[in-house]
Amino acid sequence: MCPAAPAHSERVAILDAGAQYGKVIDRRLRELKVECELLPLHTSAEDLRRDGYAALVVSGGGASVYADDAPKYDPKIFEMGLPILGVCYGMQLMNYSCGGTVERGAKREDGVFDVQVEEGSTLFEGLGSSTKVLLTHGDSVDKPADGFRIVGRSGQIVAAIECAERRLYGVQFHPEVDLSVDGNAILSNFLFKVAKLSGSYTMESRQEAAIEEIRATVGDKKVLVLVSGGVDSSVCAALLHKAIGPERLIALHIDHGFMRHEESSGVVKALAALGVPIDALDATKDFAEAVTEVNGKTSLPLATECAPELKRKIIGDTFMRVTQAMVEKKGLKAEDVYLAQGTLRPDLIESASTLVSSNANVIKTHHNDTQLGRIIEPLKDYHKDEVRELGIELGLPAPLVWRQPFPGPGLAIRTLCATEPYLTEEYDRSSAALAAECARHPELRLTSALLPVRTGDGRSYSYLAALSSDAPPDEQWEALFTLAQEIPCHLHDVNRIVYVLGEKIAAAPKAITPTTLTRDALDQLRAADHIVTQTLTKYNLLRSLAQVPVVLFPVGFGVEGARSIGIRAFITRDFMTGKPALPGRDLPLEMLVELQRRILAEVPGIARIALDITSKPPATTEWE
Ligand SMILES: Nc1ncnc2c1ncn2[C@@H]1O[C@H](COP(=O)(O)OP(=O)(O)OP(=O)(O)O)[C@@H](O)[C@H]1O
Repeated sequence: MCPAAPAHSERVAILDAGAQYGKVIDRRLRELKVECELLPLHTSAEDLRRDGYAALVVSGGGASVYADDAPKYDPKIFEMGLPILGVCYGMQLMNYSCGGTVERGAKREDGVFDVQVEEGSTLFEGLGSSTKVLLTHGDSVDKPADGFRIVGRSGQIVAAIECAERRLYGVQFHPEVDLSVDGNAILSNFLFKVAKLSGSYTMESRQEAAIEEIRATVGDKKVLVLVSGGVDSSVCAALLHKAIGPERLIALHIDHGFMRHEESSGVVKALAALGVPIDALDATKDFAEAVTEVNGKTSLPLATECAPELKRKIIGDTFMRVTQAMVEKKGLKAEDVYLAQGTLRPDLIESASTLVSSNANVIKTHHNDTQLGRIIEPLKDYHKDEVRELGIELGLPAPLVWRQPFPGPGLAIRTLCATEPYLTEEYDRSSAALAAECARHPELRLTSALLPVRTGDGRSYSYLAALSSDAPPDEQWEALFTLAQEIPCHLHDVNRIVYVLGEKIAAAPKAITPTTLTRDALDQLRAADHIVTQTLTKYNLLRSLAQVPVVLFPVGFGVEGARSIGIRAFITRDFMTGKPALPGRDLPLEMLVELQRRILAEVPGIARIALDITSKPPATTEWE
């Protein structure tokens, strides 16, 4: 599965016992400039030896070593002579496999605890006699295996063991998480003092390795890279250019009409400045007129279609068709071309985790050939922030490198399309229930309105609820956020809540302004989005806020023909879950005032600005 490594390899294998923490260990090791791979726990000692790993980390996992369904592993891994760090379940497995015992559910510990550690253990060198760590476990080591000694305790519980002679170490806690304050020091001790690695996996060395790999894979063939205007594909193009030069690189950008302000021209300019020739195709009209077919039924043309899934499908289909036509026009045959994809490490890790649960389908999709040619993934070894670092090293401009993630279908899925208001039989009942929820917090002085539009995805596609009040909630945002958490739990047909800035909503709007992907609607959204980007840049918030989708929704709040803008300032590290940025803490209050003032003054036809105050879950990051 892994490419054979040279004999002097400094790679560490992280054997994933099924916990989310495996990914975090991967991240930490790379930060410590150590190359690592996340592999399923059942990887055999023979494979690990063949691939030349220098050390192993066995991760945490939810099972008990005695359970019938405990994840499979090869006991020989503990006899290979490699230095091993077992973390949580990994430590229990190491102890059990080497002949010790594990006590089931002795005493659960979940949270941050002080553990007493032995300073004489190489693992804890340089630390004091106690350290704060995250413990989250039920089982724990009872009798250490022969040759092991206890080097850490949390009360009566064994928190760390070692067999220094065999370079086997185990910790019950999680050194990889931020909550373990000396976690990095402990990992460093293992990597550099026990395993004697050098920590030479630097950005520079990785760039060289990536370039070598591209050259070796591609040979004298050509490479096609589709450049979206986002970070990953731009960095991918710049790296490929450095690896194979401009003659054999075909970089293609498609303007589908849903790009942000000057995004297409910006990416073309930035790459041209590096000498990367990029073909930009204006396919706005192709996209607007395109249709798709589902179950034998033809959709409306994209510019008039409202259903989110149909919009996405039309864009996906048209994207393939336009690209294919472009490739054919250039006389390129699939067998002569590699297609470069900006797949990042977390994408591959997701697949590897699926492998652990014996579902190998996903990883395969990464290696399938496509109609457009065989795939190479030059960034597969990088995390998002590392891609940004690489981009800067390659000479891409900071504003491009720091662009926020933007979905492929772009503004098309940030324009809530509807030609009719969404009003179900439950509308009145749900409106009353929403008002009752707000009335439970009289101190917030809220007025509520169930808006006649839907947001969300296939799992939950339902009403958008709006709250407003007479006075800005300056001190009350936190209470408002708590209420926004509660509302979807009690009202199952509401999945997103916004707070409408400015005066309170006079009456619940039951009408909408018909909106589809037409020029005027897209121009409104593009202009508002640009103001948001400028304002975030001014307040230096582009980096702390992971993603700030700006959305156009077809409600004029009583203003004939007007629409409104939703802003979802979203904080997340993992992009799986997240919470809205809190005004007054994460967003300066004066910035909100400025945003509102500018959008209303500069974008014609916008009635209100609404701040999305819902967490994920229940609300998705994007509105559709
Ligand atoms: N308008 C476009 N023109 C050309 N290629 C595109 C366009 N939109 C998307 N792509 C291609 O499809 C890939 C996946 O799109 P997606 O929006 O999911 O990007 P991503 O993985 O976030 O990467 P990026 O940061 O480069 O946008 C992009 O990396 C790019 O190769």
